Amino acid sequence: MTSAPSGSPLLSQLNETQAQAADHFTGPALVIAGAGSGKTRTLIYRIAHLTQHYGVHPGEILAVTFTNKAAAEMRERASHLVPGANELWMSTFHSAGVRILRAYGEHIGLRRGFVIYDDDDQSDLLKEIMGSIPGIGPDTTPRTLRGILDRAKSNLLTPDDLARSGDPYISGLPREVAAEMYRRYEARKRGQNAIDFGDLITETVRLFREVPGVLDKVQNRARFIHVDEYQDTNKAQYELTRLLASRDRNLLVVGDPDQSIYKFRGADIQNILDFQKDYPDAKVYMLEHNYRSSASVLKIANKLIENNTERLDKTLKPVKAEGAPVAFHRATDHRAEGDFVAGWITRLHGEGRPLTEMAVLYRTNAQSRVIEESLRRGGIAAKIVGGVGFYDRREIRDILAYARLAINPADDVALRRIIGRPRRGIGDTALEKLMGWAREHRTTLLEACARAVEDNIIDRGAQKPVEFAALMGAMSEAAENYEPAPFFRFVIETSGYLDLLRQEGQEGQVRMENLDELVNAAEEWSRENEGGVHDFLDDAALLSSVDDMRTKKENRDVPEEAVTLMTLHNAKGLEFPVVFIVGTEEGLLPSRGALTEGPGAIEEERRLFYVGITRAMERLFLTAAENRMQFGKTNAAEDSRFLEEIGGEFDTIDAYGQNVEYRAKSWKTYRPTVPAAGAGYSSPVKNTSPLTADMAYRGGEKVSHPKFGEGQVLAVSGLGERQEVTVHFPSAGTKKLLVKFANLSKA
Ligand SMILES: Nc1ncnc2c1ncn2[C@@H]1O[C@H](COP(=O)(O)OP(=O)(O)OP(=O)(O)O)[C@@H](O)[C@H]1O
Ligand SMILES: [Mg+2]
Repeated sequence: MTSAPSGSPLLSQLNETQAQAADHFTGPALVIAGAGSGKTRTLIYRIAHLTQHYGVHPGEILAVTFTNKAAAEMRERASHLVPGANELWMSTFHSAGVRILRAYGEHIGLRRGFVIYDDDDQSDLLKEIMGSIPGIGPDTTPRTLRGILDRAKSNLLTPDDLARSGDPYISGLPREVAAEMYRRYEARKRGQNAIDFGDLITETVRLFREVPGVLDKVQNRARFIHVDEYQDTNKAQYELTRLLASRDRNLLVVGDPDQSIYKFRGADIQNILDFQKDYPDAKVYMLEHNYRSSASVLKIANKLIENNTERLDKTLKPVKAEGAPVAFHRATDHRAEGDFVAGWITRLHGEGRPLTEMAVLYRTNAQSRVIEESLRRGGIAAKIVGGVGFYDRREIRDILAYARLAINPADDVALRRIIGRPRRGIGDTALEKLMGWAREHRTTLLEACARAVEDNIIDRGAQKPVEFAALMGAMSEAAENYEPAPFFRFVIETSGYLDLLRQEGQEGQVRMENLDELVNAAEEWSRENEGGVHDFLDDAALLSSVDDMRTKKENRDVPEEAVTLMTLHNAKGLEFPVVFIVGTEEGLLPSRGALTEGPGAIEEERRLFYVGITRAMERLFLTAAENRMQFGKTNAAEDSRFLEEIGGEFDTIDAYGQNVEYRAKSWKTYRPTVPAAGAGYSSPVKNTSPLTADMAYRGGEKVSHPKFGEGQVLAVSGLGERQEVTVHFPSAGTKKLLVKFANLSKA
């Protein structure tokens, strides 16, 4: 490795390996390292260094991150380091997809004005079609079907691929039925000139594959590509990245396999482990120092993650001193747990700790309510990231549906949502007739409304749909000519929605205020962005997804000075001086679902806990409840097995903050039904569980192979006869070998 250019003021703010990675100029590179080791920092400095030292134009640089929040943060940090930073392309995979499809989607048959369907729109559409698909019974939910679609798209599978897939059943449906559902869903969606979230990636991939000229153009805008959190990419995102990087090959990815937490959404940890296979000339940089957390926090993190069997062993040494010990508290119930957290926040705040420096993390959104209540009682402001967001509220969704239909007259889903809000005297029978006519004449529902009188589509009250169509015509015109904020004002008034809310009393009042907020949000948006109603809708659709940026709109009443509440998933990549992780119990962390799924799922939960722990910079509190209300019933809870794994490394404190002795509440009594043969639960007691006893090799171990020589085990998978190891041999590269035949020996 070359050493970093000395004297660079930028690189002097990095350690030696970080500086080498930041100085990486052309070709592929991988930064693989543990939490808080400065991966994101290195990525940003690399971008700055590219522009300042190597003269790369900011307009040729792309950086992809996982959430809008991370992208915004990156943009903010880059703005201080890179002249011309506003020309950098920094976005999530999804918003990159929107941008590319808006510009070039016509090449693959997307008509101008296409809209983006979110989860709820998807469900609406599925509800419409599922009744008519043979093989789908009444107990199948749209949610299940969405899951099937989501996974298929994450894996770049078409309906035909699904029909041919290896499993006879997909989420309980015969694969032919699942494939047929997928096929019909796609056809209907296309007919309505809409795309869904998965399409933002898969359609972009298709565009790049089918129209090389477009790929080439986009590549000019992305000569240097960066991906943060690469361990959580799925197949579709992987392929998108691969295609983008295929010409110039300037691809730098950073990630940490121990923080892969989106397997349930199709993320494939193999993408990062195989990077060197895909790019044999890749430079690899390993960072070994954690700059974020106190030594006592880091110790717990390291100790916990060592319990995962399928992992690449990495070193992570603290830079910071020991600091305050990590504290654990077991409360009598979930309310007492909330009060404990509120009590500590009050105390720390009283000692001068700003509320913005504290975060409460939980496994499921449902846990937030009790915590919120405790904080409210304690007079502590809190902002919640995620949960039921602003853009998920009924009245907001209604008005956005008007806007969508105004822009895209083919959006039947939007039309059906709003035609009865407010009531316009168009009943179900009339609607059925209109739909039938539209289907027959292969046109849109809105067209059917417009022709209701002329073509005698319904018997009585045919004037009503015609009026509705005229109203939508006026809105379409407004959408063309108005800025988003005045447009929404126009829609809210002319639609009759305001009158509807006036009749709803107190609740209507709250909803009206929310609509006010929508107008404010649109105004704010226009101050920060260029574009019209359409662009605003794109952004709103992206915000209401997986993401967390909606926080800002959702917490308008919350003062800036507030504690952050969010799920462990949403906390990825962030850091806070003080962190509380609540609900460290069996059935929550690890989750109930993971308990029945087996060892792979438990390992993912362990990684999630690892992510949570490593957010803490100075102080970490872990809490559990002895009794917890879930699904309306209060049950005795057991401590998380993960607590036993890190046992002895934390102080147990009582409600008054006094040290007490930790007495483990054994989780062993809580074991669910035994999973299928071959699987087992990793146990806190080393080498007694079927899994660990069975493992011939562990990540990080040195081995030797008769042909390839000495190497290091990167990952181990499978059990017994089918156990495979991924080994990196300095002389032969990375190989995946079946242990049974590999003739490996321990070096
Ligand atoms: N060389 C350094 N000198 C000073 N501070 C550093 C250095 N490297 C990293 N840091 C700080 O350590 C913290 C963690 O860095 P960063 O967020 O980049 O880590 P990361 O590896 O991306 O973490 P994660 O895996 O959680 O995403 C940040 O506050 C960062 O500014
Ligand atoms: Mg990071």
